[in-house]
Amino acid sequence: SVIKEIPASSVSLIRELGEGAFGKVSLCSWKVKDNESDFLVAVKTLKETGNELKKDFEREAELLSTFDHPNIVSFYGVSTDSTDYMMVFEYMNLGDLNNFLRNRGPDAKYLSPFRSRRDSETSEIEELTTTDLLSIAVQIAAGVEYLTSQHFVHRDLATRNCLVADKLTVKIGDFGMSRDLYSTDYYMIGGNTMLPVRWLPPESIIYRKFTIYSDVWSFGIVLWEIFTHGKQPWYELSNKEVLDHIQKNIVLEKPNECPDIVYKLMLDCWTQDPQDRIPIVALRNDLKTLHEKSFNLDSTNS
Ligand SMILES: Cc1cccn2c(NC(=O)CN3C(=O)CSc4ccccc43)c(-c3ccccc3)nc12
Repeated sequence: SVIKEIPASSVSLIRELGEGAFGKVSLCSWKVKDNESDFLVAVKTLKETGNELKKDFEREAELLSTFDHPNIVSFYGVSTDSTDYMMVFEYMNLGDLNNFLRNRGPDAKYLSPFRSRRDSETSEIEELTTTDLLSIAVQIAAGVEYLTSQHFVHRDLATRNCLVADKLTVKIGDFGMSRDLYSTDYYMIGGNTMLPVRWLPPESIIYRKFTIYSDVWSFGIVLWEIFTHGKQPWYELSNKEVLDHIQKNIVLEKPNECPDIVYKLMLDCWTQDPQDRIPIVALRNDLKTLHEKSFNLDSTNS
C-alpha cells in the first residue's frame, strides 16, 4: 500500500502529548488542503535516529497503513521531508482508556479534586454505566477481531494501549510509549525483554509464544480492567507472585460490579489450552448481544 507523504510545512505544533524513549507525541493541526480548515492530528516524532530505527520506522508505517477499521486508530501518513521523521495519526481527544476508566470510576470522586460534583460548568464527567462498559468492550473486541482477520498478533492488548474520543468512541492504538509511561505493567524477563506479564497466558510467559489465542487471553484481561474501572490485574501481587499464579492456572476473580455472564466470558478467554479459548468472533457477538440487552441489565441480576 502506498504511504501518504505529508509535507512537514502543513503540520503545526499545538502542544506535546507525551514523551518516550523512542520519540514523542504531539497534538498538531494539519492543513490538508489550502481552502479547507485545519484538522487535529496526533503526530509521533522519531527522535534523531540511526538508519536502523529509520528502517523500523518504514516497516511500522508500512504495516499501519494497511489497517482500516473504525476501532483501529487511523494512520494518515508520514512526513520524512524534515530532519525528524513523523507519523501522523487520528487524534483521540480523551486520551488512553486506562486513565479514562480510572477518572470515571467509583473511587475517582475521592482521588482528583478537579471534578466538583456540584457545579455543572466543569466538564460534566459522569460515572460509566454497565451499558457504557459493555459498549467499550464491544468496540475493542471488534478491533481485535479485525486485527485477527489481518493475521496480525498484537501482543500487548491492554486498556493503556487503547484510545478514547467523544461519544465513547474507543479504538486500539498507541504510540509505543507504554513501557515508559506504564512501566509497572511490564516485567523485565531474560535480561532484555519487558513483558506485560499480568496480561499474558502461560504459553507466552514460558515459551514466548504469541498467537491470536494469546491475544484472546489478553482481551479477557482487558474485560477485567474495564469492569474494575482500570485496576491493575493482580495489583495485590508482585511480578514474581503473578508468574507463579499464572503457571498454577489461578485466574482473576470476578470484579464486584461485573455481571456473572460477563465474568463467564472472561473465564472462556483464560483456558490453559490456547485452542480451547473462545474465538474473538464469538466474543464480539456475545458482548454485542449483552450490550443491546444491557439497557435493563444491572450488576445484581445477571
Ligand atoms: C517500540 C514499540 C514497542 C511496543 C509497541 N509499539 C508500538 N505500538 C503499536 O504499533 C501499536 N499498534 C499496533 O500494534 C497495531 S494497531 C495500531 C494503530 C495505531 C497505532 C499503533 C498501533 C509502536 C508504534 C510505532 C510507531 C507508531 C505507533 C506505535 N512502537 C512500539
